[in-house]
Amino acid sequence: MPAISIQSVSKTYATSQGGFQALNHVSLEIAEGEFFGLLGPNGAGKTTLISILAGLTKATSGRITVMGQDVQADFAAARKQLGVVPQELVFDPFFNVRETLRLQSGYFGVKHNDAWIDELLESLGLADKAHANMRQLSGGMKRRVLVAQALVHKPPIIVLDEPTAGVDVELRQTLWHFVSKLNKQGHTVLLTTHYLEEAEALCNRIAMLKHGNVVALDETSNLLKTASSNVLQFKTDQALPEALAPVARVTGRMVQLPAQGPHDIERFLATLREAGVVMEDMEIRRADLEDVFLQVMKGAA
Ligand SMILES: Nc1ncnc2c1ncn2[C@@H]1O[C@H](COP(=O)(O)OP(=O)(O)OP(=O)(O)O)[C@@H](O)[C@H]1O
Repeated sequence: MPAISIQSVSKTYATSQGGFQALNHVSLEIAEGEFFGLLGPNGAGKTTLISILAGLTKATSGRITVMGQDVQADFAAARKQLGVVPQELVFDPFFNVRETLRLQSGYFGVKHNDAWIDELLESLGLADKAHANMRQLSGGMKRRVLVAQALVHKPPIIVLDEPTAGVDVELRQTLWHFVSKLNKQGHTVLLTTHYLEEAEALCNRIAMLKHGNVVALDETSNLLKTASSNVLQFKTDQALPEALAPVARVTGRMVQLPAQGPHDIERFLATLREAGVVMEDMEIRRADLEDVFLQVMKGAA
């Protein structure tokens, strides 16, 4: 039985223009124990899919089950299987950290879990904040509580919706260390993120969404193989020769040219030399997930 089964899910939001289709027949299966990444540009439909999974939004058509439970028909049973860390920081400001976690445990009907709450506080660097009032915490600390809150009932599936957006390096490392440990213990993890190096390092499999469609779905290592093998990267103040402009990715002074092999690199260098382009900090690097992502997004309709 898959941990998460998404079967031809579509979602159309009602709008003043008559409707907007955010998801178009999305199908995915995530096996137990996977660390799965859901990637896509802004507005691709990631949060919509997670909201349907968490039972917060209804699909227009299709079906999602978690550990075999239908997220709509068996809402309470399905919800217990999930620990959802949302993007937004929403809290009751009147409680302290420990009370917040006890309250959340009560919501799931979990009692006598103080040892687990202590472990969560410890693992997320919150031990000395246990008695701090929620409103006294910094944004990063609140985010840690949000993670702890999602995990109070030890759910088999952990869903993280952009958990590292705007958080510092220390919290990222604390979070990834803890989530990786839980994954090794058998918890399934579904992650959405815009940090592609994090997805590359953590996820064994990845789906890419664009305009509500799945445009890539494979093991991370296979996706990396499909990309151009290398990238010629340099800085310049000059305009690129016309022949290279369509394939180049330019960010300020930085130019990146995806290459399929040494012949491409030789051709790029010859063209640049001929045009008299002066290059600084030139390097040839291996293609990474960001290169794959940009390639897939460019190619997909
Ligand atoms: N309640 C709503 N009513 C109408 N349109 C909506 C609603 N919620 C989301 N949308 C639209 O659906 C599309 C998908 O949004 P969604 O938030 O799922 O994208 P996302 O992939 O999570 O984006 P991001 O990376 O910016 O978080 C967007 O075009 C968005 O404007």
